[in-house]
Amino acid sequence: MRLGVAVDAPQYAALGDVLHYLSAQAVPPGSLLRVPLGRRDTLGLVWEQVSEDVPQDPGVTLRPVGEALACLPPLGEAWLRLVEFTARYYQRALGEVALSVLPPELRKLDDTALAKRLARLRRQWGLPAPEGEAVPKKRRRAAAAVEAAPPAPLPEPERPPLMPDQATVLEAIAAQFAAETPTCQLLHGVTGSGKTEVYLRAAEAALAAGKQALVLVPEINLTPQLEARFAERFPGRRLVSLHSGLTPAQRLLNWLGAHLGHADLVLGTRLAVFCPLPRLGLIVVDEEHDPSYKQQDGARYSARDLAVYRGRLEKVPVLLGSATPSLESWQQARTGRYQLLAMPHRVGQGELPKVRVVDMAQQPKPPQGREPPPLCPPVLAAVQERVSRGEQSLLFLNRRGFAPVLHCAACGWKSGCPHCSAWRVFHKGDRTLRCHHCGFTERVPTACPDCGNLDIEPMGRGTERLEEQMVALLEGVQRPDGSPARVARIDADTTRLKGSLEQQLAAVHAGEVDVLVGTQMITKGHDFRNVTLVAAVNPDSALYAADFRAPERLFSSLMQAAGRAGRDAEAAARSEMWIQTWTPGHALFAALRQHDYAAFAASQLDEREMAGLPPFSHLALLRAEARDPAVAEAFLRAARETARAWLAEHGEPPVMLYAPVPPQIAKVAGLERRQMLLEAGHRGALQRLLADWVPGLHALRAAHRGLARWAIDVDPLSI
Ligand SMILES: Nc1ncnc2c1ncn2[C@@H]1O[C@H](COP(=O)(O)OP(=O)(O)OP(=O)(O)O)[C@@H](O)[C@H]1O
Ligand SMILES: [Zn+2]
Repeated sequence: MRLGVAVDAPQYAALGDVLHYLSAQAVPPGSLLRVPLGRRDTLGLVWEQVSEDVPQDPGVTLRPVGEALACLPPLGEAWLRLVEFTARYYQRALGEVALSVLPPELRKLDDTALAKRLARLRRQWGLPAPEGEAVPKKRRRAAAAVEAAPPAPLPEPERPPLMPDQATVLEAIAAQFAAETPTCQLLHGVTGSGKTEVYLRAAEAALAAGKQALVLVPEINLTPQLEARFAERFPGRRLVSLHSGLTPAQRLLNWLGAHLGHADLVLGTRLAVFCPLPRLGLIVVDEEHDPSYKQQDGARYSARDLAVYRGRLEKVPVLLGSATPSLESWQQARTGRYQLLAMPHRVGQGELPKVRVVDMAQQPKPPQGREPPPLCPPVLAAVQERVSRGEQSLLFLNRRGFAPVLHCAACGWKSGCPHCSAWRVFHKGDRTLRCHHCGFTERVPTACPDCGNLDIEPMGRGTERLEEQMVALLEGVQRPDGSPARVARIDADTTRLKGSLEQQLAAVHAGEVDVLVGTQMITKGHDFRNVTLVAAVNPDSALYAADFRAPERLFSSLMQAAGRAGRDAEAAARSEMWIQTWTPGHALFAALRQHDYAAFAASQLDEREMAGLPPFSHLALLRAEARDPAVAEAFLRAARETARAWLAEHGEPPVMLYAPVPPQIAKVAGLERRQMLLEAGHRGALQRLLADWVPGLHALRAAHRGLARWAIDVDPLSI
């Protein structure tokens, strides 16, 4: 019989989504097997058994399939539908999506090797071997013991009594568990309102009903605390994590545990949305607004959106949670498509920090030719006060390195990247100039490369410099026990080594740091108990970014940052969030002062509606890259023509096809980038165009020699 098999080979995409092979016996869809592909042998996923009625192309000789991974139960129908939807919606080949979301290790294993991994999993978890499998003698007794023992009662976890907000919200969640077709719920809980406890209880309910729970988080190592809390809460249950930081072998084991139904709870990053779960009963998406839910290459899927889709497909409750929901989700709640659950109070009735906006224009000017200090006098005084009281401060600056650019005052030279349209950042620690876009790194020159001037100067400030300046500014300031203030920094540079982020966060939790300098990383989700001051050192830079989501992002990151302060109810009343800005009158800061997410969201949504931007329209971005910008542009223009022709022929509701333009950073790693935006009032209209148009672009590409890459991004996060 013939099998339709999905393989990961984009170059065969033009042949259709699945390739046909011969098989001596029926193999159910969702099974994995090896198949020959050209001169290679590759992993394939059985998609369908080809019906006898489909005529076979007489010119083609079908090849037989290779060995099946027979010890692995087939991936279920729901999983196949999710993958199919992802491929169609994000315009990628079926096989590419299917194979890219499976653990990479599977590609390397034959059936015997996989059986060994399964045996290892059973041993680790004390599971009996399946019927008919030979068990080594010394282990046979242990396995028998596992089988014979009556299921031990699960130890009772310790859990705090619920706050009133939590209790109300959990009742609404329980109603979804009982519903035939559950409605997606958006949990809008202010920072420190105890959303994690809600997730824990919801997961508990799913597990008690014999189901599996899937909990998605933006970046797992950012919140090691969370994993520990889940593990603690479910003693005796099997919890696995799934993220790219695992070794390939561990990732496979965890995935197998979930797929075989042994794991009760899966905690993972965006890729975990594709984890097969035969007993799925709940999906939680924590910090649902977080941009890292969007994959930035290959199939550029949004794991948050796919979680919602998966919930509908499998009829399980989906809970999206955030203190600052994405405007897309907020709008869904406003129109009643999602149910809004609110937790407007902090646990223990703690207050949110007082937001103080400092007008930088009113601050003393530095002497001629000198750079202003990183913190203006009132903010510095507030930090010093915290140190002397033994409380912690967070200084948030979203720019790493020492200085964003080096500059020669004599000739005007600046540290540009030769391969990108961007400056190279000065990193003082290892004395390098580094491009944050292409990675090009050189030792910092001792003199200006253009004129030989020895006085090249850093311009502006990154976290590395802020840390150095804070050490100097806090000299002589004493902690309550008379010891000096301790300054630390957390950003991508200090946390490159495995485990180092966990270690540095632990030091903050343990009170070994008085002033923590850092990027976005320090503002996300951490439950710091002793922080009473957060300062945004230079938030204005984000305000003027070209992207239409810039205000939403900035508001969200400032509100999340503020949320790290005063989490201990006792200290909440003297907690502050300071903002240094040149535009204190901006509406965004006014809403932030009131902690009024809803007001900010309403004003942003009004603006978006007037401008016809998401969520009131639907976007796709076609990107092209080439050494010669004219080639990238010509490709996009030709693509635009074919889209125009398609629209004219099909009489669809209009899809706006914008002219190709360079993105904000036009050149990266020697390639010029151009992009073309498509915008439609209806998702369906855009999808119908994409479905017919994108496949033709593969052929169009051939006519544009010198084109390095092209890609389509559906629902792009930044444009
Ligand atoms: N019912 C409860 N009783 C006592 N303490 C609680 C309760 N629920 C939560 N907490 C505690 O309140 C603190 C804040 O909770 P949590 O970290 O879940 O907040 P959050 O809503 O996720 O905030 P953020 O959005 O800032 O991450 C935690 O220390 C948590 O242990
Ligand atoms: Zn570069």
